Amino acid sequence: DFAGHGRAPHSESAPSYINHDESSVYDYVIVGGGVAGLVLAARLSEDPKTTVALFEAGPDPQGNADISTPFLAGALQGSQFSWNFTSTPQPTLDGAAPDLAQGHCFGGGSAINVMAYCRGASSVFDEWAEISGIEGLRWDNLVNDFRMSTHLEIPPQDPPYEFVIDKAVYDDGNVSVSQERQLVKFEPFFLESFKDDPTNPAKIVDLTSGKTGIGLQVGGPHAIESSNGTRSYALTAYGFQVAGRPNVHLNHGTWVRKINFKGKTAESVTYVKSADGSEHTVQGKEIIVSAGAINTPKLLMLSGVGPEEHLKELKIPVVQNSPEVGTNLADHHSAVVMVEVPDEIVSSVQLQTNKVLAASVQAEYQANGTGPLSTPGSSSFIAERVPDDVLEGFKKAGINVDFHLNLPKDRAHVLHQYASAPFQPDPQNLNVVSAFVALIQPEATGYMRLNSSDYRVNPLIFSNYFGSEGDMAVFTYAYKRLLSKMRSQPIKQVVLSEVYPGTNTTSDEDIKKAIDNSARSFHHPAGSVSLGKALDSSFRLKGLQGIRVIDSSAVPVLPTCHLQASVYALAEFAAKMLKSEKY
Ligand SMILES: Cc1cc2nc3c(=O)[nH]c(=O)nc-3n(C[C@H](O)[C@H](O)[C@H](O)COP(=O)(O)OP(=O)(O)OC[C@H]3O[C@@H](n4cnc5c(N)ncnc54)[C@H](O)[C@@H]3O)c2cc1C
Repeated sequence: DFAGHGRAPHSESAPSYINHDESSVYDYVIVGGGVAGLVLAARLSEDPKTTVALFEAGPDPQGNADISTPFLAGALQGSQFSWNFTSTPQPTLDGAAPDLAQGHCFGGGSAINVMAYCRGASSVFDEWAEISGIEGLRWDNLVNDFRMSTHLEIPPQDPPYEFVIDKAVYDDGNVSVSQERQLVKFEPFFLESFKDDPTNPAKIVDLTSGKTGIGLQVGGPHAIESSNGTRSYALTAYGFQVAGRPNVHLNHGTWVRKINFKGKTAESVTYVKSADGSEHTVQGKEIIVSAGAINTPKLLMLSGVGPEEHLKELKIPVVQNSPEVGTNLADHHSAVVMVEVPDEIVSSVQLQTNKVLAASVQAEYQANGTGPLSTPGSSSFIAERVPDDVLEGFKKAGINVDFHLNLPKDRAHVLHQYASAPFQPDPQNLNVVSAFVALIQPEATGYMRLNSSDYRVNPLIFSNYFGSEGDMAVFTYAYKRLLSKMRSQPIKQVVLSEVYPGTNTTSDEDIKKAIDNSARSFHHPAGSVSLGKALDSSFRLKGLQGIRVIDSSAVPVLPTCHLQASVYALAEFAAKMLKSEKY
């Protein structure tokens, strides 16, 4: 198995992790060492008088080559580094129940994600401000937090492809964001077919600049160190920063099972050590929950904060009836077209089956930090707005697409991307690329609930794939468009056969089946403890003291592309807010 043999080309410098001191009352206790948790731990501990203890349920992935080598990202879902959740059977997918992996180690999602770095339409952040009542979340201000969290790396020789990037929206912040040295060989064909489209031609733009959320983003950027081709993620970018600070304690293998309240005030958390199953309680003047969009509402409900009826059913004593905890769960949902490609396009299958190629690719990576292993296997994508006349056509046919028609004009509806890996079962083990399209401004949201009062049991995730008639119409249109692209020039030049769904899939009925059977999460769940709903304008849970939620759960509306950039910025913003407060 190739995935097991990768090795990082350069060693990473390690912080010293110190176990927390049980007798202390920390200024901040942070639950979750993912994107938001590590940003907060690093920023809040900049003041040596502020004490911080962070508890991460998963392991420390430091030095693990599967994490640091960008091309191996796909193998991380289902591993010890992920929470392997599944949606409940989806009525809109004829009962299919897609997986929903989430990061489970220091770095959280940023340790297992595919590293795409995108910010998308600026109007989304203006809407965040309107919903939350926090003026500072407007793009014009939040861009400072995007800047603060990133620095941009362009390879020494300008890359041999056309791209646009606005250096002014980057600074010397923590995460290394870089352009690829070269494109994957499939990519020019994929891009051309959208660029030269007669009905809806796409322009090459910078989807990180805030100027638009629509267009072709070419060659990255990715959260990758361009000097050595390794993943740049919350652990390396923020976690390592706290090394040597005596006022901050980062703990791993510590699964928080409950937040403890006195009346309406959160006082401490109880965690279970994975090493020996022992339980410990640690006190904080302020508890910050940063456990991600599924685990944050889960932990709140386990602790008695959630919809009262639901908590009573499970005999969990109610601390606060918070009906909005667990609701408004949004995600980007997608479906797949998988094609067989010629040998010169390096896919994950090829690296597993062709030992000679695998050895040479590995040698290049170890020597220089370059080559296929230094990339996530695809580096460009297309964010498209469905043309108004198509939407008007739906409307005339009696389908309600008002939400989609009325979205601000800088927002895309769908995003086309691909991965150099099989996203559908392939018994023949062919050299395949999986193209997919995701609905990126869904109208419908879902919700999550507990399945048990036992903290070890996975929650019920009612994702609500393509859950309004408008969402389904827009998504089906986009999937058909992707299918037709994959079946015509210029992509056809690099397609040997269509493995999924197969060229005999042409009728509406068969296309719907193809969507049902390949529907998957883009892994951007958000909004389940949303600002403006469950949270007030200080990130506090309404009706409670001493507890805030700062992570993807707080995101009120999904951005028009990948989520991590927005969570880094949101956490930077929140850290500034907390640091300026006296409590
Ligand atoms: C497979 C995958 C691919 C993705 N691809 C991309 C991409 O290419 N580009 C992009 O921009 N975004 C991508 N994302 C999304 C992005 O990584 C997430 O949006 C982001 O990590 C969310 O940050 P967060 O801080 O909210 O939560 P997370 O980063 O998920 O962190 C939450 C942390 O809390 C820990 N935790 C949970 N419960 C407990 C508990 N009870 N006690 C202690 N610790 C707990 C978890 O183990 C985890 O480490 C992807 C995500 C996944 C999972």
